[in-house]
Amino acid sequence: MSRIWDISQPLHTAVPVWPGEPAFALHSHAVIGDGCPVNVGGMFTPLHAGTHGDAPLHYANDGASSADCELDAYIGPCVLLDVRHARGRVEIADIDWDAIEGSERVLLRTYECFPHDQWDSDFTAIASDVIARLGAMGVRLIGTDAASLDPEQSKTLDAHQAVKAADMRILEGLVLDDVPPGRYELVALPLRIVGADASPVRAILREIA
Ligand SMILES: N[C@@H](CC(=O)c1ccccc1NC=O)C(=O)O
Ligand SMILES: [Zn+2]
Ligand SMILES: [Zn+2]
Repeated sequence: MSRIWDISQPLHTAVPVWPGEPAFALHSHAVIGDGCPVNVGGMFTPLHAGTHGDAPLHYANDGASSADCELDAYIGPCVLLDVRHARGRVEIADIDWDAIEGSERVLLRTYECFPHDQWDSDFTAIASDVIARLGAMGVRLIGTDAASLDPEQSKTLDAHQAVKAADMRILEGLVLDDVPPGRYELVALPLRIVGADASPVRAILREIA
């Protein structure tokens, strides 16, 4: 059996969310007992909480929602690169471009240790020319352990706009601490949420035999 790495954040009431977003919440609608045979819950989650995929609708009013995204970008061979040496923003010079050759999905590890317990406003963004070069190489999906491709305070969202121009897909909030750089099979399917600009995903990497 080939090894599986779960690269998803646990979702719970204290999961760090984008400043101003409401917290994740889990509700109990029924509990076993007094003639009730089941426990039944419900949840509220910001669509960008935890490990998630942005839909094109997030950065373009005419973009596809999570329910309408083609799924093939989110499942298939990928390459994981360690770019912890990047400072502030992943630049062209920070990437081993030869290691990407031929891969349609690229995941970048920017954290030494993923910040599970507190929001990190200073996460490492990705320069838009890096996205543009990836798109020109045929990369269809960019994933990062950071909360966003662009800096928290960005109003122009240059990296997201470069993703739009290349019709790429995005995964954010991946947890990559335990995974060695290399090539894997990625599975990280967005939920079929009609009208959603993002969706939680259960992201995994599987060793390629
Ligand atoms: N993960 C999201 C973060 C994001 O853009 C965001 C999420 C909630 C509220 C505001 C956001 N962006 C800018 O104001 C993203 O980068 O796509
Ligand atoms: Zn997002
Ligand atoms: Zn994003």
